[in-house]
Amino acid sequence: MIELRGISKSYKVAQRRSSSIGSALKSLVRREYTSIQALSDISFRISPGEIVGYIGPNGAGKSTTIKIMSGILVPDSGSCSILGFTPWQDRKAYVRHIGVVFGQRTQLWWDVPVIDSFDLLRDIYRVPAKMYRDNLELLVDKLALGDLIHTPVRQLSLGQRMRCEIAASLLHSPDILFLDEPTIGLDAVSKVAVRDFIRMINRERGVTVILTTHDMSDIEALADRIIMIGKGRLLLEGKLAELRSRFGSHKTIVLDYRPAADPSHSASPSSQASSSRLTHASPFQLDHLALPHTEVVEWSQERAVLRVDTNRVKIADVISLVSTQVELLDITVESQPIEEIIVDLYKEYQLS
Ligand SMILES: Nc1ncnc2c1ncn2[C@@H]1O[C@H](COP(=O)(O)OP(=O)(O)OP(=O)(O)O)[C@@H](O)[C@H]1O
Repeated sequence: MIELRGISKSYKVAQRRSSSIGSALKSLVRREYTSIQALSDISFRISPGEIVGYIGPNGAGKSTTIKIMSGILVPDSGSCSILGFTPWQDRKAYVRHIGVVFGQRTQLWWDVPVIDSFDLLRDIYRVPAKMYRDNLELLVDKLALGDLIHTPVRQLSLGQRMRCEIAASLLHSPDILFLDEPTIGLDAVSKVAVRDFIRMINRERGVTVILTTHDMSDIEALADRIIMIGKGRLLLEGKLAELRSRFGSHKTIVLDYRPAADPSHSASPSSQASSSRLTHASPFQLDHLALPHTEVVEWSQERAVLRVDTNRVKIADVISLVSTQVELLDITVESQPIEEIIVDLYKEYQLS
C-alpha cells in the first residue's frame, strides 16, 4: 500500500553572509549555497490498516518524509508508491485519498468559523453531500466539537483547534492519515481524546495512520509498529514488543518488606556476612548484599527500588537474595519505560 524505496532528499540553503564588506558585496552578486542532506536512502513498507509510529530525534527527517509522502515535496531520488500513486506526480487525484495534520500548522482559515473551513474543504475535495453530512455528524460527535465549529479558529485553544484540524483532515473519508505531532502542546485530557479518536477511526474505518511524535506515550498507546530514523537514515523498524525484548534489558523491581525476625536461614555468603546486623541495634543494610548487575535506585528499612539488568541476572535470583535478609511483603516488577529504551537507542546511534 505504501512503499518507499531509496528516497533521498537534500535542501539547498543560502550560505550565511560573513561580516566582511567584501564578501557581503560578493554574495550580493552571486549567492552561495550549501546542501543539507535531510534523507538518505530511506526504504520501508506500510500495510493497509496499520498504525505506524515514525520516530526520531529533532532534525531526523520525519517531517521531510511526511511531506514527500503527502506530495508536498519532491525527493531527489528514489521511488514512492502509495495506493498506486506517486504522490508528487499524481497530486490532484492522490490528495483525495489522504488526510494530513501538521500539529504546528493549521489548514483552517484563521478568521472564519471552523464550519466555513469545513465547507470549503468539502468543495475542494468535491465530497458528496451525504458523505459530508455523515462524516461531519460523526466527527462532531466523536471529537466533541459541538459549538466549536461555529467559532472562529483564532478564538480556539490549542486542544480545541487540534480536534478541529483532525476533523478537517477526515471530512473526505481518506484511506490514509498522516499525523505530524498531533498531540504537541495538548493537556492530558485532550491527548487521551485525540488518541482514542485515532484508534477508533483506525479500527472502525480501517484508516491507515502514520504518526510522527516525540511523545512516546502516543507511540505506546497507538502504534502497532515503529520505524525509527536518525540523521536522515533508517535505523530500525519493528513491533514495540520486539523492540522492548531486544533493547529493553532493564527491569525495575520495587520490594516492600520488613526486617526478618530470624535472618539465620540466609543462603548466600554475602548475606550471611550481613545477617548479624539484622537486629534493632543494627538494621538491615541492603548495600551489604552486593546484588549482582543490579543498581540500587533507592532503599530504606521498608522499601527498595532496584534496576536489574535482566540480560545478566535473573530477577528471581535478585529477589531471593534480598528475601534471605528480610520478610518480603510485596513485589512489583516494571518493564523499562519505552521512553528510556528510545533514549538509550538514540545514544547508541549517537543521535543525542
Ligand atoms: N525548508 C528547509 N530548508 C532547509 N533545511 C531544511 C528544511 N526543512 C528541513 N530542513 C533540514 O532537514 C533536516 C530534517 O528536517 P525535518 O524537519 O524533516 O526533521 P524532523 O525529524 O521532522 O525534525 P523535528 O523532530 O525537529 O520536527 C534538518 O536538518 C532540517 O534542518
